Amino acid sequence: MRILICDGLHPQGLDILRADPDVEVLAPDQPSAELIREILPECDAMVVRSRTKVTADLLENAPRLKVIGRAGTGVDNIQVQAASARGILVMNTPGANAMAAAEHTMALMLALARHVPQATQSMREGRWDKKRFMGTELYQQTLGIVGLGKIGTIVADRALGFKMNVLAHDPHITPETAAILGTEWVELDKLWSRADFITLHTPLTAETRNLINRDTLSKMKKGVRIINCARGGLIDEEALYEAIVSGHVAGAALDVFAKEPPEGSPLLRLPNVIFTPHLGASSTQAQENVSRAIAMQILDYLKRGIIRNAVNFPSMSAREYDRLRPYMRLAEQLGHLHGQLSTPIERVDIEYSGPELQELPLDPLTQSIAKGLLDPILAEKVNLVNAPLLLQERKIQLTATRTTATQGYTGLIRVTVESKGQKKSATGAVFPGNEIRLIRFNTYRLEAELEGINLIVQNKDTPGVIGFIGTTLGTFHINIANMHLSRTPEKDKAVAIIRLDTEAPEEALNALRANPMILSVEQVRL
Ligand SMILES: NC(=O)C1=CN([C@@H]2O[C@H](COP(=O)(O)OP(=O)(O)OC[C@H]3O[C@@H](n4cnc5c(N)ncnc54)[C@H](O)[C@@H]3O)[C@@H](O)[C@H]2O)C=CC1
Ligand SMILES: O=C(O)C(=O)COP(=O)(O)O
Repeated sequence: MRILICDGLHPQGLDILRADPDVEVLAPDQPSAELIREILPECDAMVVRSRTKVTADLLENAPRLKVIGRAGTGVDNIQVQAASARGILVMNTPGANAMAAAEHTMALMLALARHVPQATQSMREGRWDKKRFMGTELYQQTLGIVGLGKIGTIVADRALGFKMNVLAHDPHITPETAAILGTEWVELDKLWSRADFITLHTPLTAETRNLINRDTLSKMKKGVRIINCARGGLIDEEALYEAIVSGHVAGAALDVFAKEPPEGSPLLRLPNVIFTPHLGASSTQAQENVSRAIAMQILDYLKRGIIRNAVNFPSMSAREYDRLRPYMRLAEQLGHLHGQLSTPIERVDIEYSGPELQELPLDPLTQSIAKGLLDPILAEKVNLVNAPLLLQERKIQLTATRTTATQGYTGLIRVTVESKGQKKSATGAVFPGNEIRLIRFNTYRLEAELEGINLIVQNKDTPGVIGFIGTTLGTFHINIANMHLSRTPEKDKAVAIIRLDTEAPEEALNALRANPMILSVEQVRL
């Protein structure tokens, strides 16, 4: 496995990757976009920070790429949807650099309040300018935090330590939770109008882009100070420039910029704006944390299939993964069975039941079913990441529900597929020893293994049919490995699921179909 390290990764993470005998690490120093484009087609994984832009165009020529690891938090430099469409997992390391970013925010807030960088510069120039650098205290000032996630929460705690009044706005956090953290949850307009300092801690999304703009700036208090340690795109930089020049905003501290580096930005000329070059995560501890975390996550995924901190797939712990694994195999095989029995698929209804499936996350199972369904149909690479998108593209409706019914099993998955107005259903269970079995096919009860080459033969329940099947297959030199029989409660129809040692040719299937007692013959490869 070849892993390309695009942006600087701390040696601790590199050592973890290099210690693995199955891994070759390519770590060119600050590789250009051209070099990345050249090497990527041969790589199974890539690791980035904020410098490298992972575009749809770049991913087009990355046939081996399975995972993009972001050694950090923000994934706005990665076109996640394009990665998902190609079945590439995108993972980050949430929280691993939150302390660094929060402390940097506090450093910038204090430096901004007391003009530390400007005073340093003036002393370097030989001056002793006490009057010019009169500052403001944080004590009893009001701080408005936009985004009360991992970083926002630490900033709130530190600001409370400075005895600031802390307002917070985060649509995904309740006022009660905000209050537990010692903050007052307010609507954005209130935050703009009441805060003396404003700090941003949201991801950059379509919703948060240009959160601070001419309109919102006009709602802020005169003399407000703004800190941005999240993403440059959260602020309309031109509007901020104007608001600072007009004196409405007293100052700003910026770690991040719409374009990095912000060459030619007029903000760089303003004396009351202070800067750092995207240093929020640049502490030794944070870089150790993110590099170790991403190295281990990538190895876990490439070597063991364990998915953690993926932004385009539900995450699961190693323990959950162990428990889910047989159900994921069962789910995929049920999908695989249906994918070969019904075409075109219009609708898929999934029912999860049994005590074990009450506790485990179900999305990985639903995604496994989707993968199983599409694998036999599509030429392109289908995996757990892109299967749901491919289902959507093909306009296949899917529902998944959880019920408490058990029918004596610890976990059951029932998949019903509708095609051309006809419904087929298959129910599977995990048996002790993690054996997976098909226990119900339409109305037939059975206990068939879900693997290998199988014939599914439906017939009228009359004597001699099974003998005929055996003899016919014998004439084609096809050996039967095992057979599961069942019939309807009315005893008029029966099904045989016959595991074969070798695939039956079309002539053999037609020879079986020629018998009027045989209603249908289908061959599936599981
Ligand atoms: N300057 C730097 O070096 C660093 C910058 N960052 C940036 O900081 C951001 C936040 O990081 P974390 O706190 O670790 O992430 P997080 O995911 O824990 O927190 C983000 C919070 O923003 C909230 N949010 C989302 N949309 C919102 C909206 N429209 N209005 C208000 N709140 C909204 C979410 O509910 C969540 O609570 C990252 O997305 C990244 O862009 C992160 C680390 C270092
Ligand atoms: O983790 C994040 O979101 C960051 O912005 C850190 O960026 P960096 O890895 O230092 O380029």
